[in-house]
Amino acid sequence: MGKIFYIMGKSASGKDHIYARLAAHEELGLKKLVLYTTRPIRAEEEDGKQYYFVDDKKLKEFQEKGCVIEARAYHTVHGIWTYFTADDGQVNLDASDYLGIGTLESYVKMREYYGEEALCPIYIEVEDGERLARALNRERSQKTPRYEEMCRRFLADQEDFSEEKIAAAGIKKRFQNIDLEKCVEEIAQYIKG
Ligand SMILES: Nc1ncnc2c1ncn2[C@@H]1O[C@H](COP(=O)(O)OP(=O)(O)OP(=O)(O)O)[C@@H](O)[C@H]1O
Repeated sequence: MGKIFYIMGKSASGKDHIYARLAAHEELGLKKLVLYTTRPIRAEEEDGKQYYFVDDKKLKEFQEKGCVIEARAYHTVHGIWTYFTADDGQVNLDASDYLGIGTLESYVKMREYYGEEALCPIYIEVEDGERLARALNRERSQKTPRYEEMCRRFLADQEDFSEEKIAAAGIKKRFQNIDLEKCVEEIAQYIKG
């Protein structure tokens, strides 16, 4: 039976970068589990890579078909952005292992949907000051920096990833993203083990 390795962590902890490297790791042979979002695509992003970028109409279609596993709506300064996981036929645990990214909340819903034995959490951590500096650098490089949204997410993360919630989700192991390559290698060894 295959597993879904599920990457989580606060904003700018490096999830996207770690995801990309693990997905490209041929030895691990992980298939990408791509989530959906209604937020606008960022300059460096590609549809179907980090997310499927869809509109509210498409989200409604999925909801009406009953195939939304979990959905999170964020009231951002730019309107409501929804991130969701859809059972759109991507996952066949008899055939493959998968790699996904999400929040603690979505991890818990995925675990309920696919079963505890199918989910393996990969929790990424970066010291808050360093993480904020990385978030600011990333935002500065955007054509239209969204500093207000960056601050909102930083504050919201403190609540969404509280120690109580991390413990309640059953997450025990944490990977420190100080050096990206070392962090990826440590996770790859963990997945192989
Ligand atoms: N080990 C590292 N050292 C220095 N910079 C890093 C490291 N890992 C990632 N970064 C940088 O930190 C920023 C955030 O990384 P990334 O976008 O992968 O985070 P994320 O967790 O996916 O963020 P979000 O959830 O906000 O989309 C990027 O600009 C990336 O280049």
